[in-house]
Amino acid sequence: MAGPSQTPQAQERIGYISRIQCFSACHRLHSIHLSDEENKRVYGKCNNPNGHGHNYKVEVTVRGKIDRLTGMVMNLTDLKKCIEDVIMTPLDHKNLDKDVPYFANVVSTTENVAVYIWDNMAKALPPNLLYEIKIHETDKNVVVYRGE
Ligand SMILES: Nc1nc2c(c(=O)[nH]1)N=C([C@H](O)[C@H](O)COP(=O)(O)OP(=O)(O)OP(=O)(O)O)CN2
Ligand SMILES: [Zn+2]
Repeated sequence: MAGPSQTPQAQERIGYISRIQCFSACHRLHSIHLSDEENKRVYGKCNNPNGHGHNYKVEVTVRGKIDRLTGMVMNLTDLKKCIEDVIMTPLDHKNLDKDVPYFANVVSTTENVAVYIWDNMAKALPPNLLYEIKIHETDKNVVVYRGE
């Protein structure tokens, strides 16, 4: 615990830093575990075989010690590179269900998109740094995943 005589630098501080990235993709909500009728009932218009698109906004947040020497939790330039590799290259301007093998058997709900991004971001970042993936699927629909 830092006492009054200690400088702020002597105390370990935890910071949260985020980077926002938008990507565009199309998809269809359809579960291979449900019949066509059940799919229609559960997903409604989002089960339309023609699919539909979203401009997703993803907020990637990392949590960690603010390094005393660098003043950073991590370099945001490195986070930008991870986001490029994990989000933009595989997902931007893609048909999630057809172009991303992960979604061949997994419904492309925003919850599952968040899990996909979490799992791959966790592999790309230093251990125990990833804190939260938040996805704005539309202006009104927002999903948060914290790896639980
Ligand atoms: N739990 C979830 N429910 C739904 C998801 C999802 O990912 N997780 N996704 C959809 C649809 O894909 C789509 O996002 C719904 O879009 P829409 O209804 O058009 O979006 P809004 O509610 O923002 O539109 P308004 O009609 O303007 O209200 C459905 N459910
Ligand atoms: Zn959708």
